[in-house]
Amino acid sequence: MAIMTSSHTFQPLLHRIAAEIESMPGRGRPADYIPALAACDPHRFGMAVAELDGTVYGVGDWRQPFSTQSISKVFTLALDLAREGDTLWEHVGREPSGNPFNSLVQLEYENGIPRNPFINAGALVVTDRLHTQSGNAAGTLLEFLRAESDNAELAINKGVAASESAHGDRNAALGHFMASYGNIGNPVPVLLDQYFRQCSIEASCADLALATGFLARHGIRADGTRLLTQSQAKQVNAIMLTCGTYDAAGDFAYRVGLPGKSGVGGGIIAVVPGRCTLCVWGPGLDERGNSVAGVAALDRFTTLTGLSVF
Ligand SMILES: NC(=O)CC[C@H](N)C(=O)O
Repeated sequence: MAIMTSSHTFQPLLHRIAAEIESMPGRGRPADYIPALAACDPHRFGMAVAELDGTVYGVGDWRQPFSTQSISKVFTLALDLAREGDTLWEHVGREPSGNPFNSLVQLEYENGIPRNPFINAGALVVTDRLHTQSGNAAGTLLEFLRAESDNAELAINKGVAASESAHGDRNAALGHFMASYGNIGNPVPVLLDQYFRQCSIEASCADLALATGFLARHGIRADGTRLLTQSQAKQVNAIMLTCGTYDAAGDFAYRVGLPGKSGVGGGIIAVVPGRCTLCVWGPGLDERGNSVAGVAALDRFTTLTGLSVF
């Protein structure tokens, strides 16, 4: 039953969800394959809801910056689609992979064309193309996030980027493998540097809920200008729904029922088209790399409000 639908009730709802999360027994474990992320306390929790006009509600650690990681892939996809349009889809697919986010196995069968833009291989292709289009993929992304969140202080955490780079053999393998099929335009080390910097941008739940607003406003940015066509905004939301949480996307759609995108920093963004955007953060991950507390909180949000796309 939908018990809360009008905007002024979001604040008590967030407090209720935070109290429920507080008493949750298992919280998962922080990502440890990137050593700089391993020290995060899995009991941290924050959640923010942003309405279309930029009004933000939050609870817990909602103003605490955290590592955006794969959440960044939504924004690079949007920024590249806005620039090059449908030619992107000659280089990356739009199907769920059913495999872990850093998997190599499908790439050889599918001739170096990754399944979708949200697994690491697909995100590398998008960043490569955005870098070619813009001359600075990570810088373009950072500028966009600062503008949409109205927070000029957003920055790349260079320590996290260095840690990813030092432990980036898997991503390097993906990059070189796709380059061997001619699907990467920039030198692979240049691409990896951009990608690690992109993933290492830190932002809070409030920042990311606001930055995701264009997807709830059918392509319109915070300043009223258009980034994506209505159709492109629909497409990005659809890919988030089907691919945004990797090999758990089916379960996420079942439980939450919203387009969403997770990152191994423990954040998840989600979109209620035409209504609001959300960001949750809890650094403890499940075995598929999604925040345990984050999925649970979004599950409670859509269950209590009835605000889902279904
Ligand atoms: N799922 C993620 O957040 C993965 C992002 C991370 N930077 C990686 O490439 O492994």
